[in-house]
Amino acid sequence: MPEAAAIETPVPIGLRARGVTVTYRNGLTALNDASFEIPQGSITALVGVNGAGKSTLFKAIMGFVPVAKGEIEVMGGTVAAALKANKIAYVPQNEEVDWSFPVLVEDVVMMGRYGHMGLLRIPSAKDRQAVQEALARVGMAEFRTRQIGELSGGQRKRVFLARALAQNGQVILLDEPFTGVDVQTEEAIIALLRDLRDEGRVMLVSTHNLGSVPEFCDRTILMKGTVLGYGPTETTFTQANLERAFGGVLRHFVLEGADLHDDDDARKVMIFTDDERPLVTYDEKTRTLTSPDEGDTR
Ligand SMILES: Nc1ncnc2c1ncn2[C@@H]1O[C@H](COP(=O)(O)OP(=O)(O)OP(=O)(O)O)[C@@H](O)[C@H]1O
Repeated sequence: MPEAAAIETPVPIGLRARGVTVTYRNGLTALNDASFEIPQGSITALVGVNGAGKSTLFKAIMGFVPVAKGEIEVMGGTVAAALKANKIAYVPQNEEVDWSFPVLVEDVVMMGRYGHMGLLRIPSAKDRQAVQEALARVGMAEFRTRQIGELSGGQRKRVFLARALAQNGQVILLDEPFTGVDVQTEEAIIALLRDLRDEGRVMLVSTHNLGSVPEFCDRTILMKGTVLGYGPTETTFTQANLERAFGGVLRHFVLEGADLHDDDDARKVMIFTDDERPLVTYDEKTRTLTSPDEGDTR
């Protein structure tokens, strides 16, 4: 009997963009001919300077802005089909949310169930159970009846993650998930994202916290008005590509947690521009990489 050849099953594509161009009503083309693919069951970092088009890409994936040219495929179907099936979930930046709005934690998470409810939005037992499970999964069950305005930055982030879980989003877009979050919460979020990856979901994470990218993102998309490069982090998150994305000269590159006082530590972080101005600097105390003109990115 001849030996059976190993059959490799290709991992299905979770998210694909082909030549996507987005032009805002004022005529500005924020995204030009952007293409990439992400397999299901992956965590992908979306990296680029301010204004590189990361949020615009999110908006295009969520159907908030029209795609002038090209196409986006979500879990094998169109954006419209994915939205109808509640497959796309969004975890906003804390600044995007009006925290003074009087709403309870469980109500925010219940919003994730709206797409699964009828027109009158009367929650069923199943909806309530999904909310409870989602809150438990992010460690916020005991905050169920708290006002969202009373929560810390990290807790707020967890509530919106719980909303995405209650929605059962298959593609989860996270905008700066580690801004305003303490190290423990960051670790808890990363652990959760890894579990979600193992369930086959697609996480796309927009982040200025470059130091954590190689640690937890298996893929990277580098953006600058278009997609400069994409692929596995080992081959994409490279000095040459980062220099293209940030427009400077990378002198040293290190991962989070490096000891800046140790000259021999090869894992140091310091990215300089052409005129020797630090473009991205590393704060050892907060373990944060900071991009220019932004202050603390956490
Ligand atoms: N509604 C809008 N109308 C017109 N131009 C816009 C609009 N939203 C964003 N832009 C512009 O599109 C470009 C890309 O912006 P976008 O918000 O996608 O960048 P980003 O990479 O998300 O930046 P950041 O890291 O600061 O969040 C910028 O030049 C921005 O000024």
